[in-house]
Amino acid sequence: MIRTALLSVSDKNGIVPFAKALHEQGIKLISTGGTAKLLAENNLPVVEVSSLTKFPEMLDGRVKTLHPMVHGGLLARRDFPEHMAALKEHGIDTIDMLVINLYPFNETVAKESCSFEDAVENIDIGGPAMLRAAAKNHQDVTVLISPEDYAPVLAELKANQNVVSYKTNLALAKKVFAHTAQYDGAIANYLSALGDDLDHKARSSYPETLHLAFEKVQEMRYGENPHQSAAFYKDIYPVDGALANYKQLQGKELSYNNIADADSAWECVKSFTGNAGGAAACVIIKHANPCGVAVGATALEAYEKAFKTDPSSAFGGIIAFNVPCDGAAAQVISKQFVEVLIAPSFSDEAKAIFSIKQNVRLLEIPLGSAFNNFDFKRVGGGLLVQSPDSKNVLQSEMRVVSQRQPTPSEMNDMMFAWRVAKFVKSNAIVYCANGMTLGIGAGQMSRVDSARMASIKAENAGLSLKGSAVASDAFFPFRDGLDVVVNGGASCAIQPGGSMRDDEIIAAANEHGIAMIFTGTRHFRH
Ligand SMILES: NC(=O)c1ncn([C@@H]2O[C@H](COP(=O)(O)O)[C@@H](O)[C@H]2O)c1NC=O
Repeated sequence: MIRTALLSVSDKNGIVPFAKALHEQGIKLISTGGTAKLLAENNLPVVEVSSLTKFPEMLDGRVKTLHPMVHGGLLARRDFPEHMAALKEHGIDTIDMLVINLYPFNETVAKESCSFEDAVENIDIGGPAMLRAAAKNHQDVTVLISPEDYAPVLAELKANQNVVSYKTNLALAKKVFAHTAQYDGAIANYLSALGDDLDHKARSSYPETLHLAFEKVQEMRYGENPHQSAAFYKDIYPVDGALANYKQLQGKELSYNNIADADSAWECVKSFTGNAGGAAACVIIKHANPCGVAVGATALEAYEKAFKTDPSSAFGGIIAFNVPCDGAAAQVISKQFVEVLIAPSFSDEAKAIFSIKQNVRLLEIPLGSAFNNFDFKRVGGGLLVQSPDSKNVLQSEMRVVSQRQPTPSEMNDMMFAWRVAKFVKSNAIVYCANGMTLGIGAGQMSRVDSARMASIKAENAGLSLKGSAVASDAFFPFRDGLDVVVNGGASCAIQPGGSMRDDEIIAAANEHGIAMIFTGTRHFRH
């Protein structure tokens, strides 16, 4: 039964109404300096921790609650007579509830202006100590670190004469240990990223020890293959506009491959938002590669163009829009076998159309432009960490290297092709025209083979490559790749440049009379 609660919060949002409700339940309130002051100002009777410990809060708040009067009250087992006798002997009262949020270490070090001293002062000591004590003794103590738990715990108190169930206490304790682990992980990451000069701004992006914190969204029936187990975890701090913010409106549970492909589709389609050649963009993904990408005046037009690139591969694909999916698009897509359909929103008409196709997984994701801090790739016994490929080369950064200048429409097609190539597994060759992909060659070990594959795909789909633009995710090492794409029908090519044989490749472009652009940026994708 909760008789006494200790409240000590750095972020004081919502604490007054919660403390008031506890008081109305007849629960005695104990609190640290700043929190106690706020509660007293709001006419709540509150006992200051300093009057409990008979010690002033000292050393600029470094020592407030680190005292047996507090930790004895939190840690004593109520069902151990020796523990209760020890409390009695030393005049210690039990503390049955702890409400805490810690000094904002993460928020502090995220600031550009943070000094080493600021960071160190924001390492909470007393808070985690109390949290760990209360969580360890969860059978007798209720511990809250998150305002979202205030209302349900209050409801339980009211319904059960101030008793909180063991189930709730255990769930709250698990949250605490995850939180303190993450808090300490962030401190370790920060300190081990600093150099000897302790310069906040010059710290490495890669700490000596890397502590990651993710929370589980779901376990899946299986992983990439049925004999593998799998789960999906999301960042503790949401990434604006990222896949993990999805809301599933209908359909079966997402599988491991669904989520991986949905991420490729969403990241690719998002890259066409803004000034990227059309009001709407549509991406169709199959096995992590785009099998159709297009822009159009409407979602339907973009979809129909994207679908034309490779209708047979689009079967059972993952489709993403960067605009709301309306009834017109939904009507046509519903005739195709689609695993997952993603859009920033779905109109009521679109939802109604898919309601009779419950197998289709509909994901709503708010658009946003943030990138993950890091990309990770697990290798045997280790982890590769890199910054994400968030670069979009501007037209002004590109260089025409051929004698012939591209026409404005060739320029548009090349910009479009370049955006798509970034999302195609290497070696990537992408033919495009008029805001749609015509042939995509992906994942071949030889660039020439990718070029051949792209032509074959276009031919299979009945699409002409004559006068098309072609993008290559990395430079052509020899002229043979360029010869293949020009013979395939391309009238212009966009590629990073940077080969030791660039002169030879430029001469080949001039010989063919095509326009060629160097971006100076490579987009390998493995
Ligand atoms: N030193 C201590 O004994 C101590 N005990 C609690 N705190 C923290 O002090 C903060 C609340 O302080 P105040 O109520 O004075 O505003 C909380 O974030 C709490 O986690 C402490 N501060 C830092 O370690």
